Amino acid sequence: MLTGSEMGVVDENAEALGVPRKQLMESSGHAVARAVRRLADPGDSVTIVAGRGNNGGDALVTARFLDDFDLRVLLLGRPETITTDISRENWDALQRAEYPTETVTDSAALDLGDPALVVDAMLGTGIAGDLREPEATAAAAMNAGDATVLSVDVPSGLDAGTGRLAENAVRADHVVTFHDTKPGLPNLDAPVTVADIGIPDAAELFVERGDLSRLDRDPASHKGDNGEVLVVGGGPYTGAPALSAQAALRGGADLVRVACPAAVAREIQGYSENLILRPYDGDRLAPAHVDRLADLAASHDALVLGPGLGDADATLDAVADMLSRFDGTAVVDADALSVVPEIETDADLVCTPHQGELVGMGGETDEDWRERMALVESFAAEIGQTLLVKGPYDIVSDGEQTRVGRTGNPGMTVGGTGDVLAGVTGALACVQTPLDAAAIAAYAVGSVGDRVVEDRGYGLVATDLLDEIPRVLWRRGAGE
Ligand SMILES: NC(=O)C1=CN([C@@H]2O[C@H](COP(=O)(O)OP(=O)(O)OC[C@H]3O[C@@H](n4cnc5c(N)ncnc54)[C@H](O)[C@@H]3O)[C@@H](O)[C@H]2O)[C@H](O)CC1
Ligand SMILES: [K+]
Repeated sequence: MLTGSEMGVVDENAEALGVPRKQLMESSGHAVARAVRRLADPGDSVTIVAGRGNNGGDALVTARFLDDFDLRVLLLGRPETITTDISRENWDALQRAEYPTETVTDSAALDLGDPALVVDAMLGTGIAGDLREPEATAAAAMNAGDATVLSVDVPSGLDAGTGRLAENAVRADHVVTFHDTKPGLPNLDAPVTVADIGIPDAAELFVERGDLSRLDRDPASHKGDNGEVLVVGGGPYTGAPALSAQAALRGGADLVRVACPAAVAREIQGYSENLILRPYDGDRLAPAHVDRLADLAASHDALVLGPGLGDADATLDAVADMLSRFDGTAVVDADALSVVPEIETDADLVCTPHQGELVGMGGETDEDWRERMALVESFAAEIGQTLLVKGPYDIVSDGEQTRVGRTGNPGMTVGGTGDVLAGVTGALACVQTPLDAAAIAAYAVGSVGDRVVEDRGYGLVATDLLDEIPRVLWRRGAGE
């Protein structure tokens, strides 16, 4: 089952893989024509009612496969108002080939006639709310008439995000939906055919730029709405927590606090005035600090635990205690990873090991990425947490769903890139599922590394990545 917006992700990923939407539209239109042939006979009267979006575009393709039917094609609205290029191209093709097209600009003038079959291609996954005019009148005419109603993708009026069927929606007799079923379709009193439109499985497996469309930033949001991240790190090292925290800010979090030993707080603050420091006594994390840190963590949307903590026994005891008490979302990196298999926790963890650390946790790896994928998936299921296993192919799995990020390059084997990844994952985990957060972060940080290396060559350092993160992650959100 895919919602309309998840379908949008898959669709854009397919495009990134070289299968553009216009090709998918051709497959969709053809699939609808095949359904028409099952429900009606050559020579029968068929009326296509097309909306101005891509749902309508699908049915404009269908027309070209129905030359042996008695065909009418109605466009609801003026051709100039068709919303997408690919739909307009299909409309123009019907004009040049002199298909019997009509435009309906006034719903009062709509005359559906008495065809054997009506193709409802008014609205698909782009709808919001009850049907407006002229779609509402057209739906009422379809519902009142005797014609068999074949809906394209969803009955017009079904919200493919929520599954809600509008009061004035089309009552479909049959539905041809694309690639996968959609919310609400199983509740309809009509048979639903799922048509394969040639989207490769890779569009759902590989993380591609379509996944970035999962990100949005509410224009009405206030400080804090986009996430508050607590980084617990530092002690033996100071650069790692500073990198994670700065990366969390670049990843879109509103507020990032760093809890670290007082002995290194000034040093960490010195790296960036954007960070808020929450020092605790001493020079490394120890069990005595956990009470305070657990309270602090509970008031954040995500915790990043591990960067620069070191592996002193007392520190790892504190990490274990901290994770056992925590019930929010935590990104666990570096030395803290070794503790995860030993603890019980209600928290949702995103563990970010490289392959060596994975083995240290008790997982297995393999040279072949497909084998590795299977191993990571089963280990994630075993520990009941999300894993992001770093490598030339980043494997992300929550034990049920698995994604693969293919961005990144050998320049990124340098120290500190993992801290950046943990920080971005923490920021995204405030507003996304753990799996999506990890997948998008892996893809984005790898892409950032690719941009830097393309620009300047190898020899990148982790701080090079920070400034470039927004360009990959957030450009679209800023309207570009
Ligand atoms: N892989 C895919 O997902 C593919 C999907 N295809 C088809 O494309 C549609 C979705 O197309 P889209 O252009 O995004 O949206 P719609 O055609 O559904 O509608 C947009 C159109 O509707 C107007 N609108 C919104 N709400 C209402 C309302 N309540 N009343 C009236 N009008 C409304 C809005 O303003 C827009 O103008 C998908 O369903 C598939 O059929 C591709 O063809 C192939 C790949
Ligand atoms: K429809």
